[in-house]
Amino acid sequence: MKKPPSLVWLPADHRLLGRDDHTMPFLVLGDKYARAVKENAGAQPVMFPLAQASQIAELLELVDGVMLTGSPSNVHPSHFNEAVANASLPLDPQRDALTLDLVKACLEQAVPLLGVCRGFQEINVALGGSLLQAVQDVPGMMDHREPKDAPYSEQYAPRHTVSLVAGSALAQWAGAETAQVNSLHGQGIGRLAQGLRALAHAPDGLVEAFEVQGARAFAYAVQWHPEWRTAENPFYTALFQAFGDACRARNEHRNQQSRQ
Ligand SMILES: N[C@@H](CCC(=O)NCCCC(=O)O)C(=O)O
Repeated sequence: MKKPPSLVWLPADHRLLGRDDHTMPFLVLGDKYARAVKENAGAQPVMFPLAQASQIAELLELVDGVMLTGSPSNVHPSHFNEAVANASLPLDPQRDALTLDLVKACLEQAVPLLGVCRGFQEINVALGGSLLQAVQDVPGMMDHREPKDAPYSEQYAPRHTVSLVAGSALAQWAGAETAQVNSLHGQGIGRLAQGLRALAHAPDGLVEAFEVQGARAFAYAVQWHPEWRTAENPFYTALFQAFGDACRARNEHRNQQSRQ
């Protein structure tokens, strides 16, 4: 019998699409995230449209990994006890209501977890950390946002160096202790949550990657976008392959349990 593929849950964004006076709600998932899971992690991306936090435990029994993607929307600052600093920036409270609980459930149930950009920020906030709402407004910090009017090839081009902790998984995947990464974010790590170990820093000291200490399964997150043209970047490829390996290990375990 053919082995069932590893399934990776990618929670969607909630967006109103259409013209200003005629919008409708849509559930949105970036193609590049799903493609990186399929082509570089070797797993099947899945969505659970309209999944509620109350369903997380049962839905996690159906999957082998979770990837929290990037998004133009910000994590609502109320989750780290702040007021919204810039009301013009998009939010996605419905996504927050699912993903912040999903992070904790993945760790409790040892489900491989990969966070990217907003997903990286969600994990930090879910575990009790905080965010800088506008990194560029903090004295001494760089502007980590992308050139909005530039072509996507430029927006996702390598933007700055990150220093990687020697001997860490990130350094192993990069094959070095520094790497060039893209940068498309206005928020950033303020207070790193307890239990997270910073694995990469930008030149201005901003935390750009972490692992969940003591996690029983893969639990890593990065502020940059390894899903962008992954196959062209050995570092990004190694990251997704490691995530895929972790998902396949859980898939094997799930299949063995279902055969008992
Ligand atoms: N809104 C947050 C997170 C930024 C982020 O995820 N950017 C990527 C958006 C487009 C994409 O999905 O590639 C912040 O500004 O920090």
